[in-house]
Amino acid sequence: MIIAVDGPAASGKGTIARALAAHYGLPCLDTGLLYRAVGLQVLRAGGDPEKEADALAACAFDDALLDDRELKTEAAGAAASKVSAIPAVRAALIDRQRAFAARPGGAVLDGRDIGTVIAPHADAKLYVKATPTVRARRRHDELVGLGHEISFDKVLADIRARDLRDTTRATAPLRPADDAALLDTSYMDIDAAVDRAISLVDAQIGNRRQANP
Ligand SMILES: Nc1ncnc2c1ncn2[C@@H]1O[C@H](COP(=O)(O)OP(=O)(O)OP(=O)(O)O)[C@@H](O)[C@H]1O
Ligand SMILES: Nc1ccn([C@@H]2O[C@H](COP(=O)(O)O)[C@@H](O)[C@H]2O)c(=O)n1
Repeated sequence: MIIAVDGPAASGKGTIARALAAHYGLPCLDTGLLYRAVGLQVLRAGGDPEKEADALAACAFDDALLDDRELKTEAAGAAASKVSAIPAVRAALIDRQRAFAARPGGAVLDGRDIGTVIAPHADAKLYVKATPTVRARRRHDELVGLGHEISFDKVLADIRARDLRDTTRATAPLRPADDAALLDTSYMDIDAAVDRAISLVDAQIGNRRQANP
């Protein structure tokens, strides 16, 4: 079973994807980490995340980078959003994501284009959203908890800038797949959001089984 979870920054899709993976006993891939790794590597090399040559040079990275704490910073997120708008970067990362989705037994993947590009054949698709203010509050709390010094206004501005870039880029823009179930977590705590996500996935799988007995 393949479960695709998409949505904008800090909507809670990663939290939901991990909970779904635990519930259904599946491996989970946070695809945003791959773009963050490329973005962070460009920054560390002193490059420009909007320059194709700099971004492409950073696409081959050591997997140890995926555990780097700096990946969680807003700077890495903003750089990820810039490199991810470059079609050649997306192409360089696609095989790894599709191979993960094709694991025997299935997988859960979260990102921006899982239901539309990486696994359009997924058995269940969720599009997780929340208002920009709610998302900025969650991300700000998270960053402060990790010891980062950053204002709420800066986090909100970064989220709005990232939303604009991610939804308007020409290649694989962020949007719900036509057959995705929408889950607005703005007024849900984590437990309520996870319960709702499991119900939505169960319903999609049930519908599929009825259609293809
Ligand atoms: N429903 C919720 N209520 C309150 N806090 C939440 C909720 N869902 C997630 N969070 C918290 O919000 C923060 C962002 O959540 P999460 O990392 O799951 O979002 P994301 O969409 O995967 O973000 P990213 O864009 O970085 O991939 C985390 O600190 C998480 O614990
Ligand atoms: N499938 C994906 C996943 C991520 N991106 C881009 O990476 C940025 C960081 O992702 P997070 O999920 O960690 O916030 C994000 O803003 C996207 O620009 C992507 O394009 N496709």
